[in-house]
Amino acid sequence: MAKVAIVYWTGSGNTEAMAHAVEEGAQNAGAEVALNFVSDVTADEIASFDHIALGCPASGNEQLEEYEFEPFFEELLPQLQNKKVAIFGSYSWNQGDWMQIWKQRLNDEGIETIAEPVVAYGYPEDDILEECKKLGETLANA
Ligand SMILES: Cc1cc2nc3c(=O)[nH]c(=O)nc-3n(C[C@H](O)[C@H](O)[C@H](O)COP(=O)(O)O)c2cc1C
Repeated sequence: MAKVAIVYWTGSGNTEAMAHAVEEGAQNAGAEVALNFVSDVTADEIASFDHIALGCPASGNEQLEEYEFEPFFEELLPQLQNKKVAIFGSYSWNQGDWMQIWKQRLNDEGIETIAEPVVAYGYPEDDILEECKKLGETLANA
C-alpha cells in the first residue's frame, strides 16, 4: 500500500480544500495518507515518504508563501530526488505564473512532477476538486 504525504499551506482555505480532495483521491486508490499543515511537520519527516503532494497558493509576487512554506520547501527540495511528487494550489490576482515558477524549480533539480500541477482560481470549483482527486489517485498509483 502506498504511503502518501500531503503538505499544504493556506491563508483562506482554498488550497486546504484542494488538499482534502487530493487526500480523498489517494485514499480511494487505497493509499495510507498523512495530511498536514506545513508548520506541523518537518522537511525531514516528509522526506521519509516516497509519494508527496505539496500545496501552496500564490503569495508575495508570484512566490510561495514565504514564512512557513518556502523555508519548508527549500529544505525538502534536495531530498525530493527519486520521489513521486505532485503540486497544487490556488491563486487569484494574476495568471497563475507562480505555479510554473514552482514547477520549474523542481525541474531544475531534475524532478519531474507525476502529473501537471492542479491550479484553482480562488476557491476550487467542482471540476477542479475532481482534478485534485485524480491527482491524489495518480500519486498513490505512481
Ligand atoms: C499576501 C498575498 C499575496 C498574494 N500574491 C498573489 C500573487 O502573486 N499572484 C496571484 O495570482 N495571487 C496572489 N494572491 C492571491 C491568493 O493566491 C489567492 O487568494 C488564493 O486563492 C489564496 O489561497 P488560500 O485560500 O489557500 O490561501 C495573494 C494573496 C495574498 C494575501
